Amino acid sequence: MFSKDEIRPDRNSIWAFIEEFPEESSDITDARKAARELGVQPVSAHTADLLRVLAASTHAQNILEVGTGTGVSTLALLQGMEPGSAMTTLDIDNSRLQRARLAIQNSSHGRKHRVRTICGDAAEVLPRLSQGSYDLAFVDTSVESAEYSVLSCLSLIKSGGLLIMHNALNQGLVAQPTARDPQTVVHRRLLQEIQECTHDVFVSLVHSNLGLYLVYKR
Ligand SMILES: C[S@@+](CC[C@H](N)C(=O)[O-])C[C@H]1O[C@@H](n2cnc3c(N)ncnc32)[C@H](O)[C@@H]1O
Repeated sequence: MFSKDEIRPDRNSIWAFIEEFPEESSDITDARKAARELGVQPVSAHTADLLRVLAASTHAQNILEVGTGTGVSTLALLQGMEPGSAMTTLDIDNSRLQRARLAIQNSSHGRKHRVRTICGDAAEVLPRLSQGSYDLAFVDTSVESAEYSVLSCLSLIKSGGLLIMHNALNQGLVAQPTARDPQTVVHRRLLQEIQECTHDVFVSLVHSNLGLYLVYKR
């Protein structure tokens, strides 16, 4: 028997257990297959579970997603939302969006909500959306468009809303002090700048998959 002092947590096995724990629905498994075919990196199973819990526990009525891909994260969010609530999701790539549309149509959860899918560049679409009208925004776009999308979504969510940024650590590079490529520098600065607005936000960096940045707008 180990005493408490002798237990050395093995971070790799903890992490593997957490990632293998979720039991995904068949619609999400199908969307993952489509992601593999089209070369998209969807959220991990653990992140999908977390998104569903966050959508449900915040009782989000109006969700915005930037970076639909083939719909893995979209379906997870829809599963957590109350029937009748609304989701707007956008992606610049029409072939991915088409697969996501199919996945949403074929999912029982998709049919319970009002889902608007928009094909376009975040830089062109986000300025057309209503400021302060979303309860939750999920940003999972390219590293190049992440900063713009995160800052725009901060204005698009209501006070009391939640912003979730995926891949907040830019494939882990933000955590490596020697990594100084332009995108990593931008990500590092963005996390810091938002954290410093303490009168406006509460933040938490969550160790999930590629790093999730949770920003609660006060
Ligand atoms: C990591 S994938 C999203 C995966 C998706 N959230 C999921 O879990 O299945 C990122 C997506 O962002 C889209 N994207 C990249 N740049 C964009 C931009 N400027 N505006 C809108 N979408 C963009 C890509 O086409 C890609 O599908």
